[in-house]
Amino acid sequence: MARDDDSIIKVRGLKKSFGTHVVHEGLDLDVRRGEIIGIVGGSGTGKSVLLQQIVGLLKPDAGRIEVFGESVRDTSPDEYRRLRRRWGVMFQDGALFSSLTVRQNVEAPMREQLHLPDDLRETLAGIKVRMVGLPENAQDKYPSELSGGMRKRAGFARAIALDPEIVFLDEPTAGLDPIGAAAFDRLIGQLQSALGLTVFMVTHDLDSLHAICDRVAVLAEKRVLAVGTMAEMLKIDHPWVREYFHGPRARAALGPDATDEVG
Ligand SMILES: Nc1ncnc2c1ncn2[C@@H]1O[C@H](COP(=O)(O)OP(=O)(O)OP(=O)(O)O)[C@@H](O)[C@H]1O
Repeated sequence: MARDDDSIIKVRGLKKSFGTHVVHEGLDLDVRRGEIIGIVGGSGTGKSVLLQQIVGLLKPDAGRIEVFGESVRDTSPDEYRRLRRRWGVMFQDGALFSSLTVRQNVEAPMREQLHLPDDLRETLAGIKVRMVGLPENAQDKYPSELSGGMRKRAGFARAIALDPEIVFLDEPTAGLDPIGAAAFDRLIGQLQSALGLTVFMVTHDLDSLHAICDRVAVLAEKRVLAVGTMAEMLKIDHPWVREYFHGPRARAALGPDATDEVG
């Protein structure tokens, strides 16, 4: 269980623009070690841009981002490489290399970061593939031969290839049918507790928020407008937050009693 004072990610005063388009301004966020935090917000509010800045793929214009107590933008290439080893990222649709098999995709970060004999690396990659619930014969398949749900699992296997402490997931259940999405939520929850992961999850999926997230952070007005448990979100009086957490989709995910409580 996460502790209040144990921030594994700290974002302070973040500012990011593209040309004249300001995406983030004065954005603060703390992610606690061991929690699953869901990042929600309207389309274009900068959820993916936030994720990309935290993992160092995009440079903030101003502000500070610390992961494991280290400022991501101030690290040397060697330090960044060491930091990067401690997290894994699953981009939308898995973002797999199409010319590599599933196992080779999982081996890719191991090749880059670990010096292992080939047979050991292959065995370890095979274990990761099984951990995400893919069948044995999926290992030697190419991404194009897999269903969308299987590609996402393969992307997850690659994200945990280096036994990370944090996993960043960008819309992990988008495009899955409700049964596939629920199964993927269970997988995230199971691996989080088995491996002691911290999970930073960008999502639109209210079912996921309800099923597995410890806390939710709402992006609106260029910043984190609110952060808290689902129960706390239901009490927030802001037009987008109300619409999102009390709308018909929320009723379906949370049940009418939950959404009516303060509605
Ligand atoms: N590399 C880039 N260059 C220019 N603009 C960008 C770039 N990346 C993102 N943006 C813009 O930044 C804004 C935020 O994008 P982002 O993808 O983070 O939104 P999001 O909240 O993840 O949206 P969605 O829920 O639709 O995926 C958008 O207006 C987008 O067009």
